[in-house]
Amino acid sequence: MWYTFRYNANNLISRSFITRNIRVPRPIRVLATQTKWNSTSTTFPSRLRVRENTPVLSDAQRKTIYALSSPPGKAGVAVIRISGPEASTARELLLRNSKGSPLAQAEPWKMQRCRVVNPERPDQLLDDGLSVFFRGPKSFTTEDVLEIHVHSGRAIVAAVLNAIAQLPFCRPAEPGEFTRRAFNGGRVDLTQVEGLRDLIDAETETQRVMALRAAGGEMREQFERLRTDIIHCLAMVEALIDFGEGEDIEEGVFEQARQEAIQGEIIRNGIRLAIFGPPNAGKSSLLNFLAQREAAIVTPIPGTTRDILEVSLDIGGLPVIVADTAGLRQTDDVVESIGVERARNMVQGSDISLCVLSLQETLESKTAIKIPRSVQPLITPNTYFLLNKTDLVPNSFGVKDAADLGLPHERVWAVSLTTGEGAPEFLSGLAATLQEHFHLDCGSASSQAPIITHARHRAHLETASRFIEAFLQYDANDVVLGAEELRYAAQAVGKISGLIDVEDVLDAVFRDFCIGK
Ligand SMILES: Nc1nc2c(ncn2[C@@H]2O[C@H](COP(=O)(O)OP(=O)(O)OP(=O)(O)O)[C@@H](O)[C@H]2O)c(=O)[nH]1
Ligand SMILES: [K+]
Ligand SMILES: [Mg+2]
Repeated sequence: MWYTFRYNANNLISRSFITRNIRVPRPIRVLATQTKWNSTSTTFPSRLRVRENTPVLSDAQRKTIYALSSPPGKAGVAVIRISGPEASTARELLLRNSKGSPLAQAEPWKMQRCRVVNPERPDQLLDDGLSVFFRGPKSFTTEDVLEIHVHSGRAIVAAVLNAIAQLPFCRPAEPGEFTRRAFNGGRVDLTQVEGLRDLIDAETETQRVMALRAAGGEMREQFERLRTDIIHCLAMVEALIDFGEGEDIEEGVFEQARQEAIQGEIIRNGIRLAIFGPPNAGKSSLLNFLAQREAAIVTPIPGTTRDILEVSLDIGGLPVIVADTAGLRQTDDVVESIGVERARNMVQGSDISLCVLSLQETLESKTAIKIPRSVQPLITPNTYFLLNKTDLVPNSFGVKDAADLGLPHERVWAVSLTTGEGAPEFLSGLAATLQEHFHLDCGSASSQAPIITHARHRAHLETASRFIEAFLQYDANDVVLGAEELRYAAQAVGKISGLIDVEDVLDAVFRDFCIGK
């Protein structure tokens, strides 16, 4: 299989003005033969046919599957989903109209009133409900799908599921199996599958927005663009091989995607924010304030906190893992010194850190603040400052004054965690800082470049990056070898969408799904 490019030599190779079609061998040969994805529209040279075009389904997979797709328990409606070749047979056997006769021919996507009956004894009514039929491939799974909506109650749902279980061609779905069929049918690619899973798991607004974008196919498009770009490069190189002279090839698109990958991964896992500072500065008080509960022990005794205490919070829509740490000081206490060591490591491993200082103790004079020596080595450009206990210093202390103290104005807040003075400004400032720091703004998320949220994506992007870098090392004499690197690069990107090497990844991805999804 080949890509055909309309190729204008003028753009690519100096001093020649040729336009012609270039046929580029598909870089992902093995992939193309492994997936159903494009098997309908293309034929492959037989030597490339490593596997069947359509995935070989086991008998177990071939059968029609069913599951409760809504949460179990009492609720208004329960949705039971049946997907597979016998979905319409299941409809005939399970559903009746109000007169007890078989339902009229299904109109796809249209809700129908129905009675659910026991297929063995059709006069036995299980529940009144609604049904909707999706004719494959225009359904989520790309197969025929029947959805039955009944009243949600344990006994009703159990009775309907038991009735379906009596149909010899049906079997219970495995976790994530509906989505897996959607993937096998080419309805979604792997990044969309991951997006769906993240969407169900999303707890904060930003996670929801990003997962929704992934599920909607934004990642898929982006990776497809990237892969097309690489293949485009390959076309240029192939042309180079033909013509023997050339110019530099763009790599900017790729580097950009790789950088975004790192950002996105942070958002998915949560931003790691470490609170640190000298003993008794109010670090644990801050954690409790952010968490809005007494998560950490607060006492007037310096050295109260010893171990690290982490709390997952939603700050301004962003997932943040806030860590409270032991106060930094020289100590002979064995336990405390281990805590201090852990605190240092935590701060160094964080994405962003917040240094809490007691104004009363660090204010040397009206115009100078003394950052304790134990704290100094941990201060980086990612450190922000919270000057606490403003209630204990005469005259209320504003952030403006902080600028006079030699600290960067935009990275300092002054509060009293006891009286709450300055706390609202601090909270909104922190949220804005996090959003700015991680280039995220929930409100305008759609206007931004897509962000990759999985380590798996990043790993493949980095592999691709290495091949592209290797490619860039080659000079014009070695273009044949260079083209090989590009092929590997395109292959690595194809793995992100699940176009190749999917089986091992699939199990990992679908394992986390619940039954019925
Ligand atoms: N007056 C006043 N006291 C505060 C304020 N914030 C915290 N405190 C008090 O300061 C003391 C120490 O607070 P903690 O939150 O335990 O301080 P810490 O930094 O976690 O201390 P260690 O864990 O021992 O390092 C407690 O008695 C708090 O009640 C404040 O804004 N004003
Ligand atoms: K304390
Ligand atoms: Mg503490």
